[in-house]
Amino acid sequence: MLALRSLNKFSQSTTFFFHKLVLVMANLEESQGVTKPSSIGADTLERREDTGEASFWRKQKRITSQGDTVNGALASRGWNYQSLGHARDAWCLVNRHYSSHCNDKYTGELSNKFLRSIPEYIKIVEVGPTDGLQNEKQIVPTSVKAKLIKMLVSSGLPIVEATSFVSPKWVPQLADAKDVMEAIRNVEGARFPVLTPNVKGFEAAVAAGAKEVAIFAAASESFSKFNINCSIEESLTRYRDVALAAGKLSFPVRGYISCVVGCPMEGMVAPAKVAYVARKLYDMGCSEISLGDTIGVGTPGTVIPMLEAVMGFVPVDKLAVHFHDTYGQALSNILVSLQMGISTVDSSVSGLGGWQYAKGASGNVATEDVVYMLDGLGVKTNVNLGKLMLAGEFISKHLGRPSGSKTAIALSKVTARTSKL
Ligand SMILES: CC(C)(COP(=O)([O-])OP(=O)([O-])OC[C@H]1O[C@@H](n2cnc3c(N)ncnc32)[C@H](O)[C@@H]1OP(=O)([O-])[O-])[C@@H](O)C(=O)NCCC(=O)NCCSC(=O)C[C@@](C)(O)CC(=O)[O-]
Repeated sequence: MLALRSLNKFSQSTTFFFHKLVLVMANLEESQGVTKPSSIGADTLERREDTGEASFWRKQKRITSQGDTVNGALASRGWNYQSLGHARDAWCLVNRHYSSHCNDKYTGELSNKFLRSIPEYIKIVEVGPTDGLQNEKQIVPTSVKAKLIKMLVSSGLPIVEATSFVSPKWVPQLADAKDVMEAIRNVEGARFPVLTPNVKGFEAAVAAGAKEVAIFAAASESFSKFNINCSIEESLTRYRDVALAAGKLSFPVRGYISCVVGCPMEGMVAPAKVAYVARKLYDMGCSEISLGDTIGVGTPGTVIPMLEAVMGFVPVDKLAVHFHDTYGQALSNILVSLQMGISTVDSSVSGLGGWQYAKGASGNVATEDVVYMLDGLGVKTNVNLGKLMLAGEFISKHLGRPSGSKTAIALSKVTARTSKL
């Protein structure tokens, strides 16, 4: 307890110190006429290497590739070594706190007990372009979707769910699935699975160049009818056909299960129902099964028994979690999932998303918030938070509303405050 308290104290004082440091840096930056943060993008790292600051930026790259939060955010905003001036030593302190497995050095028995079971690397599956945008009323142009996907890839996200080959009558926002695939055809550095509700969708996805697909079932009968117009059993029959077709092409198939803890129509969902659907999806060959708290009603109290039931049938390394943040429980739910050995987390940039069926339901957990938490835990994601924030800023501006990410809002406030100095 004492160790945790002093860790907390250390964290608070370091955070305070970090804010101070940012102010100092921004001051110096202004006086040196450094380009404004908003005009500095992902290319900055490369450009700086040509200006005699190579070793610093190489260091930054190494750090950010380890999943560093603060340095990534600052690096992508163009703050450089020279502008740090006398604050150089302090910078190292910040590095140590935010980028390394500081618990090795600073924590005791209790911390180890709680952190030990968390995997060292977490794969983040970005679902902003699909789950995030699908309910937007205003049609987002294909070019904006493609640019968003490219920015997400450049932030280091390994998997970006690109679009859905569903009925355009059901989801008008994603009627341009084929065009989105065409627009990202040459983008490298990430995988781009797409949603397919049936063989028709699968064939269209293959024709458009998809190399992996996702099918989406539900643990609640009513939700299944509402979402895909068939019962759970009928959906499993359809999906078996998709899985067979995908198997012939050696395509990986991800299986989603919606409403794993609660349904907007049926209320609580029993863990056994989720385990049943999970087993069926696993048996038909799904390489990964993502467990969706579609309306964000779960808490660790309901998520843990659900995961326990599912783990009785599907190996933990084949499971992913997919939380919406309606009740502000998403990060706690992710944390307990990680402690139970889950190493794949779905999230959506800027917290885009939300279900029209659940009044007041907010979006998916924001990718920025997930990355910030994982960085703080010393868990590797390979995602650069600064570049991710630029993607979030881009799409939020396009949609004309503030980001749904608390991390993005907090770090942007720091930037805004410093630019006034
Ligand atoms: C499944 C259907 C198609 C059944 O819809 P239906 O109306 O029962 O199907 P149908 O076979 O009678 O076809 C109706 C029309 O759709 C066409 N159609 C049929 N299939 C396709 C296709 N693949 N692509 C394009 N068109 C298609 C078909 O050709 C026909 O066209 P028409 O003759 O009327 O002109 C429909 O209900 C549908 O598309 N649903 C998708 C809804 C959706 O996308 N929901 C969100 C997905 S994300 C999710 O579920 C949860 C997740 C992953 O986010 C995790 C979580 O948070 O829980």
